[in-house]
Amino acid sequence: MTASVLKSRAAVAWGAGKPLTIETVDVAPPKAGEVRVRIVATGVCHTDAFTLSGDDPEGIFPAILGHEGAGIVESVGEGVTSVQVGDHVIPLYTPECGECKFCKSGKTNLCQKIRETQGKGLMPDGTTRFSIDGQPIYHYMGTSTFSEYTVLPEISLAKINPEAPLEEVCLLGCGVTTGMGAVSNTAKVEPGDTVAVFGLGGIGLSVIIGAAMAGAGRIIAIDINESKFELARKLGATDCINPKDYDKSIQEVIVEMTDGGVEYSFECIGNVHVMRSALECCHKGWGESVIIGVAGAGQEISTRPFQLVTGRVWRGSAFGGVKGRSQLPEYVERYMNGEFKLDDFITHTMSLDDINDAFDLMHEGKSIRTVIHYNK
Ligand SMILES: NC(=O)c1ccc[n+]([C@@H]2O[C@H](COP(=O)([O-])OP(=O)(O)OC[C@H]3O[C@@H](n4cnc5c(N)ncnc54)[C@H](O)[C@@H]3O)[C@@H](O)[C@H]2O)c1
Ligand SMILES: N[C@@H](CCC(=O)N[C@@H](CSCO)C(=O)NCC(=O)O)C(=O)O
Ligand SMILES: [Zn+2]
Ligand SMILES: [Zn+2]
Repeated sequence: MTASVLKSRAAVAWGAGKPLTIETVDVAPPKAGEVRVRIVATGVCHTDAFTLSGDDPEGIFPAILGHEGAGIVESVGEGVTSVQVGDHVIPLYTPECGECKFCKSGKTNLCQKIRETQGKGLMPDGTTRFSIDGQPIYHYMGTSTFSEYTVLPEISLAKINPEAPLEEVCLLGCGVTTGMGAVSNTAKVEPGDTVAVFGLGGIGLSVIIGAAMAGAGRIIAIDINESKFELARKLGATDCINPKDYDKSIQEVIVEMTDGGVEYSFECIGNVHVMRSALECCHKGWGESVIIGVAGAGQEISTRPFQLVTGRVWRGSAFGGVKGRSQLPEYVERYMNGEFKLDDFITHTMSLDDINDAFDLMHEGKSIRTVIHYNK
């Protein structure tokens, strides 16, 4: 049966710094190679707030944000073979085409097949599937999970175990996979290593889970909001420190605490000054720092080159280095097998109507993850 235009509830971002408004949007049927998905639940990640703030050089309005969702295939376009109506899926802002130079390299998860149009808020054919009274509304990160119905390229969907609770595994669409994957794929933490984690939101706490699983000997958790420490300790942090408690730099504090520095550090905030601290708290000769946080337009990192000359390494990680279609289903299985929990992260759930509250809670430091339930 041919799909037709659907009416969908969506939170629309009309401009930088403006609250989202709940609208009824028209969602066009999927074209060839595309899939329309009914989103059941979506987390709200700091990156959504970052783009809404206007700091994202790729930010474009009006758009439907959201990239940490899970849902069920509603209809498929011509030629789609890898998913069918009723399949449970997680949208991927990092697709996996399996054919491009990047996919074939074996060195990265950063598939580039549709990156150009995705960054412009468009589907691969250069148009949008969302509109209100004929006015086009842009996509975001190729996912737009703040709409109950959204359209994605087939290569941007991971098919997952239908038994998995979508209201929880949506967090594997970004935050939890990003943190855990950065530890195992990017840093490759080994048993006994000392690790420092800067920023204890959804990403930093997931780094802690990953580091504990990898057998890290010491996990130093750093945040200026001490209310994050309890959960950090529960997940495996051995030391929790607040930079505001010291009259010297946090990197000096950590170097002293660790007899010369950590094996691995992770910046999970998006603050270029903290990125420097995260590099400089690494051990001379071998310490490696992984940047996960996303910094605003025009911001740059700096350090003395001597820090690198003397063996420290600066790297970065997107979506934890995870290839979404081939590897994300395994994360869902590991969750289903009880290897790690997701409910610890879900401090709030709410309906789409209240989504601006989710951003307020994040900015006030009161939430780890808010999950929007479309059936609430
Ligand atoms: N690279 C990726 O693939 C990827 C994926 C997801 C998120 N991100 C980015 O990761 C970052 C974290 O995301 P999140 O959802 O966990 O955010 P969050 O807002 O939930 O958490 C950030 C934490 O950092 C702490 N913090 C802020 N300033 C600090 C400072 N100066 N020193 C110490 N702690 C400080 C906050 O108190 C908070 O606990 C964001 O920049 C986000 O855009 C990147
Ligand atoms: N658009 C921004 C960069 C945003 C960014 O770095 N996004 C991360 C994912 S954050 C998820 O919460 C990412 O995967 N980047 C790789 C990519 O976008 O190709 C900018 O232009 O600075
Ligand atoms: Zn995210
Ligand atoms: Zn590719």
